[in-house]
Amino acid sequence: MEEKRNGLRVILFPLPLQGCINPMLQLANILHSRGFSITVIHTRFNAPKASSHPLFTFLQISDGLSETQTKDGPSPNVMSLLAQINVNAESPFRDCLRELLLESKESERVSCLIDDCGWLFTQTVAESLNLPRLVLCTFKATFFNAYPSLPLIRTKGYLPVSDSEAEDSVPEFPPLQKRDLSKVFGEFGEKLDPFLHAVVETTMSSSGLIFMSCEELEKDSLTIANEIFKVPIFAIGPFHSYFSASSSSLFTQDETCIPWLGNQKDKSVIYVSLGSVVNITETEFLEIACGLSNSKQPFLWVVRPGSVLGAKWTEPLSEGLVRSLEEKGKIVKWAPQQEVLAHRAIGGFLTHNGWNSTLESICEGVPMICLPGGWDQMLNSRFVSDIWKIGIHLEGRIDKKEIEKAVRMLMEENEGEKIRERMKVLKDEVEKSVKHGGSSFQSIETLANHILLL
Ligand SMILES: Cc1cn([C@H]2C[C@H](O)[C@@H](COP(=O)(O)OP(=O)(O)O[C@H]3O[C@H](CO)[C@@H](O)[C@H](O)[C@H]3O)O2)c(=O)[nH]c1=O
Ligand SMILES: C[C@@H](CO)CCNc1ncnc2nc[nH]c12
Repeated sequence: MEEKRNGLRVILFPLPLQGCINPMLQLANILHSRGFSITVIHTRFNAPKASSHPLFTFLQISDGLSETQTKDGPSPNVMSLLAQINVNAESPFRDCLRELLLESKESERVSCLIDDCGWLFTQTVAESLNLPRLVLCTFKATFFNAYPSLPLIRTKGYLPVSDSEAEDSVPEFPPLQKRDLSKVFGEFGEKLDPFLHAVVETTMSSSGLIFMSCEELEKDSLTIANEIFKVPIFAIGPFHSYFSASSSSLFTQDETCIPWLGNQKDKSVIYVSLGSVVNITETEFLEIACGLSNSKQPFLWVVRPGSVLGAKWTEPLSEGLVRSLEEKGKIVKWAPQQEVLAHRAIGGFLTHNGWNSTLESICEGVPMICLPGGWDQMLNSRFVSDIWKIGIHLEGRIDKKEIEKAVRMLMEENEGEKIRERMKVLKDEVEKSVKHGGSSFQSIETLANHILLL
């Protein structure tokens, strides 16, 4: 059934990463169901599949990246990719948006632009065309709130961290620990500062900030976000509770996962995935393989082609190891993650704690083993292990013994039972938030009204 249209069109512009495309297209669905028409502007790189979203209009712009930069090989380094694309896409984006506004009809006014907080030029472009802009942040609000102070934290002299201080919490940024800091900043150091500064400035000039989060997860951080950025905040909940992310998948999902899970016992399988950008070394890959194999627990493991440095896919595994892995587990290139996490056979998630994966796990009540790769993942994993206590942190030890121990502890032992109980409580709270009358559900209403009045 076609919902009632409200005569307004919203223009969306996702950052071309799987972890950002999914939320933006889910937001498109949410707004469409509230009567808004949707146009999605996107780069050629990581272009979403228009055919999976027949209700929306898609417009591709050039991003200046060459085929060789974006095809095959290891996934490009996210930070440098974002820096480059932020330069290359500006003028094609401006032309595209100007054209759209010229063409727009009286009967369907363009009401606003909503784009990712990671775009640096969109606020200026929107302002020059007199179009209000809203920002979508796909990080936990606690992490985004730290943007203004990250440069300061970097120069505080916490790095390098001595063993005795490793577990101290960072006073300016709890519950982050000092040992997390080097991986938050990666190799970029001060080169990040202008980027962070621009994101903060452009967000403060925007007409509002949308979080995929909710009061049940971070009420205080949402209040603080409002104080820092001084714009209206809309925490509309984990987006996938309203619309599945699977239609915006850039890769083909291996559907054999589901019948395979069907043959496994309830809560017996550990799902292993490090998301769409984290890469690991061959040594780390083999340690994970042996750890899983030695745990004797069934597992479903996503090994994204190109994610093991120096390898095309799983060829570093010896024949013997492949045979022992196949006894208990299944390796795929890309999984229907939301469906997998919702399956009765899944009992745990070994994750890099990207914000999407973390939320999807919470919503399905699946306890986690945390193996963050960097950036916001360092913070998300601290919340999972230290604050919500719904997971076990590997503390970066990609070691077969540690992995085997963590899997056993989570899936079998007493400690795991307590974690599962807390997970269930949090799941129920978040579930209430997205239902009729819940705080997230109400925020969608407020957001829709806000856009109507822009
Ligand atoms: C590997 C794999 C992933 N997925 C889906 C699940 C998630 O919705 C999405 C991945 O998003 P995330 O879990 O946030 O992870 P990732 O791709 O690393 O996301 C980036 O963007 C996130 C949001 O900004 C950040 O929190 C991460 O740190 C950043 O690296 O892709 C699948 O559906 N199937 C898969 O096999
Ligand atoms: C440091 C790496 C670790 O694998 C993640 C960086 N990820 C990201 N970095 C910057 N902006 C982003 N927007 C979404 N994800 C983002």
